[in-house]
Amino acid sequence: MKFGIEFVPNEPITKLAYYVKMAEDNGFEYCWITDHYNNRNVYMTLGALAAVTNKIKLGPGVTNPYVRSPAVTASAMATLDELSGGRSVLGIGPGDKATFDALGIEWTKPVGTIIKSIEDMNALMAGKRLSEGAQLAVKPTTKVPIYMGAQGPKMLETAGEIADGVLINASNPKDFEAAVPLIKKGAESKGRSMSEIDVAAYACMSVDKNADKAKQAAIPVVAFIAAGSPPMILERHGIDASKVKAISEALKSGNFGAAFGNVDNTMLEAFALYGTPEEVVEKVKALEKMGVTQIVAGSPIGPNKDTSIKLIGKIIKEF
Ligand SMILES: C[C@H](OP(=O)(O)OC[C@@H](O)[C@@H](O)[C@@H](O)Cn1c2nc(=O)[nH]c(=O)c-2cc2ccc(O)cc21)C(=O)N[C@@H](CCC(=O)N[C@@H](CCC(=O)O)C(=O)O)C(=O)O
Repeated sequence: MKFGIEFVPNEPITKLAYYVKMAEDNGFEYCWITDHYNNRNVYMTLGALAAVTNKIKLGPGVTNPYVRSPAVTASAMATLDELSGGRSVLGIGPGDKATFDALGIEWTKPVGTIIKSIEDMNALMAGKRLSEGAQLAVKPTTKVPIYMGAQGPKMLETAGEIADGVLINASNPKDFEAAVPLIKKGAESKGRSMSEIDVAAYACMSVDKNADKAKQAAIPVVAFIAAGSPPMILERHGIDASKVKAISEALKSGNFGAAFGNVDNTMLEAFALYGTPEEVVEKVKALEKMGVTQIVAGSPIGPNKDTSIKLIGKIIKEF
């Protein structure tokens, strides 16, 4: 099992650099930086992280082909590859409508757009010229692995067809029971095997020696995940839709106390990997049985990031 860690660049990069170095020292193999236009720039963040690390792989988790041309992303990845000495990985997803509406960007045909962008970036990073004429003057020393951020069935199947890995926003075995067969279907349709694809659980994670502290730290993130989850996901996990409605309304009105007060254990089990290190080891083993090959520790990581990164380091040693 590989372990990665996710950071949102919504705090000073110097602070992220401290945590990413700590993660590297504690055995994490991947660092994924989220890409949202309103946060610090993903590639400047990654460049700074490359300068302070020497083993951990680094990449956007995940960018999209709408806010930047795939050729610009390929150039950024070739640059990151040079800065990091060949440690770059690329996570790309279809993005979301709300973001593109806010930016006045037309969001069309996400599946087809992702397929073309991955084909073009692979060609450009191999030094080839595109039919439109684009060509890079810089190329990575090795093939940059391209992971897809994917949730929907079509996107998961597409990931199986063309991606080196899939980053799935999920923490529960039931989600992978549904996702892995779709990835497999896509892979087999192109004569690929699942061993070529890194299936990552991009999870809300919260680890602490004190189980209740771990749980309390996970609640705010779980509230937002529950509020953003489609009915199909709520049904899959037997979640009370009326409670989720109450959470959504409370979040909209900024009444966070009421929102978080509606988060129950069913939601926590569905949307978070949380608890003591011993409890989380068992949950990771259950995900491994479902075909997960990478655990990405996402927000909040735990009530105290320093402590939790070191505790997850102990969990990593169990695998
Ligand atoms: C587009 C969408 O795909 P999806 O996989 O569900 O996308 C949800 C998320 O993965 C997507 O919003 C990601 O960008 C979200 N995301 C992030 N999004 C960000 O913007 N920034 C991030 O940092 C980020 C991180 C991240 C990490 C992991 C992860 O899994 C997702 C992450 C969808 O609806 N897919 C459906 C339908 C797709 C389809 O068939 N569309 C038709 C068009 C349909 C039509 O419009 O008529 C087509 O593309 O041709 C499906 O897969 O079945």
